[in-house]
Amino acid sequence: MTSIESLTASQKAYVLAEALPWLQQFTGKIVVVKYGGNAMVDDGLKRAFAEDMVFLRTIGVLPVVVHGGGPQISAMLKKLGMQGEFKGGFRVTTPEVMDVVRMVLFGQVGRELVGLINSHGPYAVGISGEDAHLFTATRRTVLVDGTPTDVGLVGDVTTVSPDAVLDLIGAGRIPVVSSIAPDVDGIVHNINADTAAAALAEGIGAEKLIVLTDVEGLYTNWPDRGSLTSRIAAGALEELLPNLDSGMVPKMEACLRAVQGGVPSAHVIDGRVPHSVLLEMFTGEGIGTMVTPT
Ligand SMILES: Nc1ncnc2c1ncn2[C@@H]1O[C@H](COP(=O)(O)OP(=O)(O)O)[C@@H](O)[C@H]1O
Ligand SMILES: CC(=O)N[C@@H](CCC(=O)OP(=O)(O)O)C(=O)O
Repeated sequence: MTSIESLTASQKAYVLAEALPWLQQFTGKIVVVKYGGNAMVDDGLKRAFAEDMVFLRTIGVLPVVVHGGGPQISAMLKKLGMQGEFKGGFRVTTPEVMDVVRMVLFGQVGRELVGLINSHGPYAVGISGEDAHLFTATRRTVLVDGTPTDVGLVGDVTTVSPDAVLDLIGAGRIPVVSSIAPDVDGIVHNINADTAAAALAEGIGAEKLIVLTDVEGLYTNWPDRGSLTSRIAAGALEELLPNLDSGMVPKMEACLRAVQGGVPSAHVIDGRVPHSVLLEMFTGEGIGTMVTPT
Protein backbone atom coordinates (compact mmCIF):
# COMPACT_ATOMS: atom_id res chain seq x y z
CA MET A 1 0.00 0.00 0.00
CA THR A 2 1.27 3.52 -0.78
CA SER A 3 2.04 5.39 2.42
CA ILE A 4 1.51 9.13 2.87
CA GLU A 5 5.28 9.51 3.37
CA SER A 6 5.94 8.23 -0.16
CA LEU A 7 3.92 11.08 -1.74
CA THR A 8 5.81 14.18 -2.80
CA ALA A 9 4.81 17.56 -1.38
CA SER A 10 3.23 18.54 -4.70
CA GLN A 11 1.19 15.30 -4.83
CA LYS A 12 -0.11 15.98 -1.32
CA ALA A 13 -0.94 19.58 -2.27
CA TYR A 14 -2.77 18.37 -5.39
CA VAL A 15 -4.92 15.95 -3.37
CA LEU A 16 -5.87 18.67 -0.89
CA ALA A 17 -6.61 21.26 -3.61
CA GLU A 18 -8.71 18.76 -5.60
CA ALA A 19 -11.13 18.58 -2.67
CA LEU A 20 -12.18 22.26 -2.85
CA PRO A 21 -15.27 22.01 -5.11
CA TRP A 22 -16.54 19.01 -3.18
CA LEU A 23 -16.01 20.74 0.15
CA GLN A 24 -18.06 23.66 -1.18
CA GLN A 25 -20.79 21.34 -2.42
CA PHE A 26 -21.18 19.24 0.73
CA THR A 27 -20.63 21.68 3.59
CA GLY A 28 -23.84 21.95 5.61
CA LYS A 29 -25.40 18.96 3.78
CA ILE A 30 -26.53 15.65 5.28
CA VAL A 31 -24.83 12.50 4.03
CA VAL A 32 -26.26 9.13 5.11
CA VAL A 33 -23.62 6.41 5.26
CA LYS A 34 -24.49 2.72 5.53
CA TYR A 35 -21.63 1.08 7.42
CA GLY A 36 -21.16 -2.62 6.77
CA GLY A 37 -19.07 -5.37 5.25
CA ASN A 38 -15.32 -5.62 5.90
CA ALA A 39 -15.07 -2.02 7.13
CA MET A 40 -16.97 -3.36 10.11
CA VAL A 41 -14.72 -6.31 10.94
CA ASP A 42 -11.13 -5.25 10.24
CA ASP A 43 -9.73 -3.14 13.11
CA GLY A 44 -7.72 -0.79 10.86
CA LEU A 45 -10.68 -0.22 8.53
CA LYS A 46 -13.00 0.35 11.50
CA ARG A 47 -10.73 3.05 12.88
CA ALA A 48 -10.37 4.65 9.43
CA PHE A 49 -14.16 4.73 9.03
CA ALA A 50 -14.62 6.39 12.44
CA GLU A 51 -11.95 8.96 11.51
CA ASP A 52 -13.77 9.68 8.24
CA MET A 53 -17.02 10.41 10.05
CA VAL A 54 -15.24 12.81 12.42
CA PHE A 55 -13.38 14.35 9.46
CA LEU A 56 -16.71 15.04 7.71
CA ARG A 57 -18.28 16.55 10.81
CA THR A 58 -15.20 18.70 11.50
CA ILE A 59 -15.28 20.26 8.03
CA GLY A 60 -19.01 20.98 8.32
CA VAL A 61 -20.53 18.03 6.42
CA LEU A 62 -23.32 16.35 8.43
CA PRO A 63 -22.86 12.56 8.48
CA VAL A 64 -25.54 10.16 9.74
CA VAL A 65 -24.47 6.53 10.06
CA VAL A 66 -26.81 3.56 9.66
CA HIS A 67 -25.01 0.35 10.55
CA GLY A 68 -25.48 -3.28 9.55
CA GLY A 69 -24.42 -6.30 11.60
CA GLY A 70 -25.74 -9.42 9.84
CA PRO A 71 -22.56 -11.50 10.49
CA GLN A 72 -22.52 -10.45 14.15
CA ILE A 73 -26.19 -11.45 14.57
CA SER A 74 -25.50 -14.82 12.95
CA ALA A 75 -22.50 -15.37 15.26
CA MET A 76 -24.58 -14.61 18.37
CA LEU A 77 -27.44 -16.86 17.24
CA LYS A 78 -24.93 -19.67 16.77
CA LYS A 79 -23.43 -19.05 20.21
CA LEU A 80 -26.91 -19.27 21.70
CA GLY A 81 -27.63 -22.48 19.79
CA MET A 82 -30.37 -20.80 17.74
CA GLN A 83 -31.05 -21.27 14.06
CA GLY A 84 -30.24 -18.50 11.61
CA GLU A 85 -31.82 -18.73 8.18
CA PHE A 86 -32.05 -16.31 5.24
CA LYS A 87 -34.71 -16.28 2.54
CA GLY A 88 -34.36 -14.03 -0.51
CA GLY A 89 -31.55 -12.09 1.23
CA PHE A 90 -33.54 -11.40 4.42
CA ARG A 91 -33.24 -13.08 7.84
CA VAL A 92 -36.17 -15.22 8.91
CA THR A 93 -37.04 -13.42 12.13
CA THR A 94 -39.06 -15.20 14.83
CA PRO A 95 -39.84 -13.24 18.05
CA GLU A 96 -36.89 -15.04 19.72
CA VAL A 97 -34.54 -14.12 16.83
CA MET A 98 -35.84 -10.53 17.00
CA ASP A 99 -34.68 -10.28 20.62
CA VAL A 100 -31.17 -11.27 19.52
CA VAL A 101 -31.23 -8.91 16.50
CA ARG A 102 -32.14 -5.99 18.75
CA MET A 103 -29.56 -6.90 21.39
CA VAL A 104 -26.73 -7.31 18.88
CA LEU A 105 -27.50 -4.32 16.64
CA PHE A 106 -28.21 -1.72 19.31
CA GLY A 107 -26.34 -3.21 22.28
CA GLN A 108 -23.21 -4.48 20.57
CA VAL A 109 -22.50 -3.29 17.02
CA GLY A 110 -23.92 0.21 17.54
CA ARG A 111 -22.07 0.60 20.86
CA GLU A 112 -18.76 -0.38 19.31
CA LEU A 113 -19.09 2.16 16.49
CA VAL A 114 -20.18 4.90 18.90
CA GLY A 115 -17.07 4.15 20.99
CA LEU A 116 -14.75 4.27 17.97
CA ILE A 117 -16.09 7.63 16.84
CA ASN A 118 -16.05 9.02 20.37
CA SER A 119 -12.35 8.27 20.77
CA HIS A 120 -12.02 11.54 18.76
CA GLY A 121 -14.39 13.63 20.89
CA PRO A 122 -18.02 13.63 22.09
CA TYR A 123 -19.62 13.20 18.67
CA ALA A 124 -21.53 9.94 18.32
CA VAL A 125 -24.92 9.16 19.85
CA GLY A 126 -26.56 5.80 19.22
CA ILE A 127 -30.25 5.77 18.34
CA SER A 128 -32.54 3.05 17.07
CA GLY A 129 -35.52 3.28 14.76
CA GLU A 130 -37.62 2.81 17.91
CA ASP A 131 -36.53 6.14 19.39
CA ALA A 132 -38.82 9.19 19.10
CA HIS A 133 -40.84 7.55 16.26
CA LEU A 134 -37.77 7.68 13.98
CA PHE A 135 -39.00 4.73 11.87
CA THR A 136 -42.38 3.05 11.61
CA ALA A 137 -42.33 -0.35 9.92
CA THR A 138 -44.80 -2.45 8.03
CA ARG A 139 -44.33 -6.22 7.90
CA ARG A 140 -43.16 -7.31 4.47
CA THR A 141 -42.87 -10.50 2.48
CA VAL A 142 -39.85 -11.34 0.33
CA LEU A 143 -39.67 -12.90 -3.10
CA VAL A 144 -38.34 -16.46 -3.06
CA ASP A 145 -38.19 -17.90 -6.59
CA GLY A 146 -40.77 -15.32 -7.59
CA THR A 147 -43.17 -16.22 -4.77
CA PRO A 148 -43.98 -13.70 -1.99
CA THR A 149 -42.87 -15.48 1.19
CA ASP A 150 -43.43 -14.63 4.87
CA VAL A 151 -40.14 -14.33 6.80
CA GLY A 152 -41.55 -13.31 10.18
CA LEU A 153 -40.88 -9.99 11.87
CA VAL A 154 -39.16 -8.37 8.91
CA GLY A 155 -40.27 -4.90 8.01
CA ASP A 156 -40.05 -2.12 5.51
CA VAL A 157 -39.76 1.44 6.76
CA THR A 158 -42.98 3.16 5.78
CA THR A 159 -42.70 6.37 7.84
CA VAL A 160 -39.64 8.36 8.87
CA SER A 161 -39.89 11.10 11.53
CA PRO A 162 -36.37 12.50 11.44
CA ASP A 163 -36.69 15.13 14.21
CA ALA A 164 -34.59 13.23 16.75
CA VAL A 165 -31.80 12.76 14.20
CA LEU A 166 -32.03 16.43 13.20
CA ASP A 167 -31.80 17.45 16.88
CA LEU A 168 -28.59 15.47 17.25
CA ILE A 169 -27.13 16.91 14.05
CA GLY A 170 -28.07 20.41 15.23
CA ALA A 171 -26.20 19.77 18.47
CA GLY A 172 -23.03 18.91 16.55
CA ARG A 173 -23.35 15.12 17.00
CA ILE A 174 -23.03 12.16 14.66
CA PRO A 175 -26.18 9.98 14.92
CA VAL A 176 -25.48 6.24 14.71
CA VAL A 177 -28.71 4.48 13.77
CA SER A 178 -29.62 0.79 14.37
CA SER A 179 -32.02 -0.70 11.84
CA ILE A 180 -34.88 -1.89 14.02
CA ALA A 181 -38.35 -0.37 13.96
CA PRO A 182 -41.78 -0.77 15.57
CA ASP A 183 -44.93 -1.16 13.52
CA VAL A 184 -48.02 0.94 14.31
CA ASP A 185 -48.89 -1.47 17.16
CA GLY A 186 -45.42 -1.15 18.70
CA ILE A 187 -44.23 -4.61 17.59
CA VAL A 188 -40.54 -4.39 16.80
CA HIS A 189 -39.37 -5.51 13.34
CA ASN A 190 -35.99 -6.37 11.85
CA ILE A 191 -35.10 -4.02 8.98
CA ASN A 192 -32.36 -4.70 6.46
CA ALA A 193 -29.81 -1.97 7.13
CA ASP A 194 -29.46 -0.95 3.45
CA THR A 195 -33.24 -0.46 3.35
CA ALA A 196 -33.21 1.57 6.58
CA ALA A 197 -30.37 3.78 5.29
CA ALA A 198 -32.26 4.53 2.08
CA ALA A 199 -35.49 5.33 3.94
CA LEU A 200 -33.63 7.71 6.23
CA ALA A 201 -31.74 9.37 3.35
CA GLU A 202 -35.04 9.96 1.59
CA GLY A 203 -36.95 11.00 4.72
CA ILE A 204 -34.33 13.45 5.94
CA GLY A 205 -33.57 14.94 2.50
CA ALA A 206 -29.92 13.84 2.37
CA GLU A 207 -27.54 15.10 -0.31
CA LYS A 208 -26.05 11.65 -0.72
CA LEU A 209 -26.44 8.03 0.32
CA ILE A 210 -23.21 6.03 0.54
CA VAL A 211 -23.38 2.24 1.06
CA LEU A 212 -20.16 0.45 2.05
CA THR A 213 -19.76 -3.16 0.99
CA ASP A 214 -17.11 -5.82 0.25
CA VAL A 215 -16.92 -5.45 -3.50
CA GLU A 216 -15.65 -2.69 -5.82
CA GLY A 217 -19.17 -1.65 -6.84
CA LEU A 218 -22.00 -2.94 -9.03
CA TYR A 219 -21.11 -5.47 -11.73
CA THR A 220 -23.85 -5.34 -14.35
CA ASN A 221 -22.96 -8.90 -15.42
CA TRP A 222 -21.70 -10.53 -12.21
CA PRO A 223 -19.13 -12.16 -11.90
CA ASP A 224 -17.69 -10.81 -15.18
CA ARG A 225 -14.94 -8.54 -13.84
CA GLY A 226 -15.16 -6.35 -16.94
CA SER A 227 -18.74 -5.35 -16.08
CA LEU A 228 -17.95 -3.09 -13.11
CA THR A 229 -19.94 0.07 -13.63
CA SER A 230 -19.00 3.49 -12.30
CA ARG A 231 -22.35 5.14 -13.02
CA ILE A 232 -25.90 3.96 -13.67
CA ALA A 233 -29.19 5.86 -14.00
CA ALA A 234 -32.29 4.82 -12.03
CA GLY A 235 -34.12 3.60 -15.16
CA ALA A 236 -31.32 1.26 -16.22
CA LEU A 237 -30.94 0.00 -12.64
CA GLU A 238 -34.65 -0.76 -12.42
CA GLU A 239 -34.34 -2.96 -15.51
CA LEU A 240 -31.26 -4.71 -14.11
CA LEU A 241 -32.64 -5.40 -10.60
CA PRO A 242 -34.56 -8.63 -11.38
CA ASN A 243 -31.33 -10.16 -12.74
CA LEU A 244 -29.13 -9.38 -9.74
CA ASP A 245 -27.90 -11.93 -7.17
CA SER A 246 -29.45 -11.68 -3.71
CA GLY A 247 -26.47 -9.97 -1.92
CA MET A 248 -26.65 -6.94 -4.19
CA VAL A 249 -30.45 -6.70 -4.33
CA PRO A 250 -31.11 -4.85 -1.02
CA LYS A 251 -28.20 -2.50 -1.76
CA MET A 252 -29.28 -1.59 -5.27
CA GLU A 253 -32.96 -1.40 -4.23
CA ALA A 254 -31.83 1.00 -1.50
CA CYS A 255 -29.92 3.19 -3.97
CA LEU A 256 -32.89 3.20 -6.35
CA ARG A 257 -35.33 4.13 -3.57
CA ALA A 258 -33.06 6.96 -2.43
CA VAL A 259 -32.63 8.61 -5.84
CA GLN A 260 -36.28 8.10 -6.76
CA GLY A 261 -37.12 9.70 -3.41
CA GLY A 262 -35.17 12.87 -4.16
CA VAL A 263 -31.60 12.10 -3.00
CA PRO A 264 -29.35 13.50 -5.79
CA SER A 265 -26.96 10.51 -5.82
CA ALA A 266 -26.46 7.13 -4.14
CA HIS A 267 -23.17 5.21 -4.13
CA VAL A 268 -22.06 1.65 -3.49
CA ILE A 269 -18.38 1.70 -2.53
CA ASP A 270 -15.67 -0.73 -1.49
CA GLY A 271 -15.35 -0.72 2.30
CA ARG A 272 -12.13 -2.75 2.04
CA VAL A 273 -10.37 0.40 0.85
CA PRO A 274 -9.21 2.53 3.81
CA HIS A 275 -10.93 5.95 3.90
CA SER A 276 -13.20 4.92 1.01
CA VAL A 277 -15.82 7.50 2.08
CA LEU A 278 -13.32 10.36 1.70
CA LEU A 279 -12.20 9.02 -1.68
CA GLU A 280 -15.80 8.91 -2.85
CA MET A 281 -16.63 12.39 -1.64
CA PHE A 282 -13.50 14.42 -2.28
CA THR A 283 -11.90 13.12 -5.45
CA GLY A 284 -12.95 13.99 -8.99
CA GLU A 285 -13.41 10.41 -10.14
CA GLY A 286 -14.86 9.07 -6.84
CA ILE A 287 -14.92 5.30 -6.31
CA GLY A 288 -17.48 2.54 -6.67
CA THR A 289 -20.82 2.87 -8.47
CA MET A 290 -22.89 6.04 -8.51
CA VAL A 291 -26.65 5.81 -9.03
CA THR A 292 -28.30 8.95 -10.38
CA PRO A 293 -32.00 9.83 -10.87
CA THR A 294 -31.62 10.15 -14.66
N1 LIG B 1 -23.93 -7.75 -9.56
C1 LIG B 1 -23.12 -7.77 -8.50
N2 LIG B 1 -22.19 -6.80 -8.32
C2 LIG B 1 -21.41 -6.80 -7.25
N3 LIG B 1 -21.43 -7.76 -6.27
C3 LIG B 1 -22.32 -8.76 -6.39
C4 LIG B 1 -23.21 -8.80 -7.51
N4 LIG B 1 -24.00 -9.90 -7.35
C5 LIG B 1 -23.64 -10.48 -6.21
N5 LIG B 1 -22.63 -9.83 -5.61
C6 LIG B 1 -22.05 -10.21 -4.32
O1 LIG B 1 -22.74 -9.46 -3.31
C7 LIG B 1 -21.82 -9.18 -2.26
C8 LIG B 1 -22.32 -8.00 -1.43
O2 LIG B 1 -23.46 -8.38 -0.70
P1 LIG B 1 -23.36 -8.72 0.87
O3 LIG B 1 -22.25 -9.69 1.11
O4 LIG B 1 -24.72 -9.05 1.32
O5 LIG B 1 -22.90 -7.28 1.40
P2 LIG B 1 -22.73 -6.59 2.85
O6 LIG B 1 -22.11 -7.60 3.76
O7 LIG B 1 -21.83 -5.43 2.53
O8 LIG B 1 -24.11 -6.14 3.29
C9 LIG B 1 -20.49 -8.93 -2.98
O9 LIG B 1 -19.37 -9.13 -2.14
C10 LIG B 1 -20.56 -9.93 -4.14
O10 LIG B 1 -19.93 -11.14 -3.78
C1 LIG C 1 -34.18 -8.40 7.70
C2 LIG C 1 -32.69 -8.58 7.78
O1 LIG C 1 -32.15 -9.42 7.10
N1 LIG C 1 -32.03 -7.78 8.62
C3 LIG C 1 -30.62 -7.81 8.83
C4 LIG C 1 -30.25 -6.60 9.67
C5 LIG C 1 -28.77 -6.34 9.73
C6 LIG C 1 -28.18 -6.00 8.37
O2 LIG C 1 -28.81 -5.62 7.42
O3 LIG C 1 -26.80 -6.14 8.37
P1 LIG C 1 -25.83 -6.16 7.07
O4 LIG C 1 -25.93 -4.83 6.44
O5 LIG C 1 -24.51 -6.43 7.72
O6 LIG C 1 -26.28 -7.26 6.16
C7 LIG C 1 -30.20 -9.12 9.56
O7 LIG C 1 -30.94 -9.61 10.40
O8 LIG C 1 -29.08 -9.58 9.27
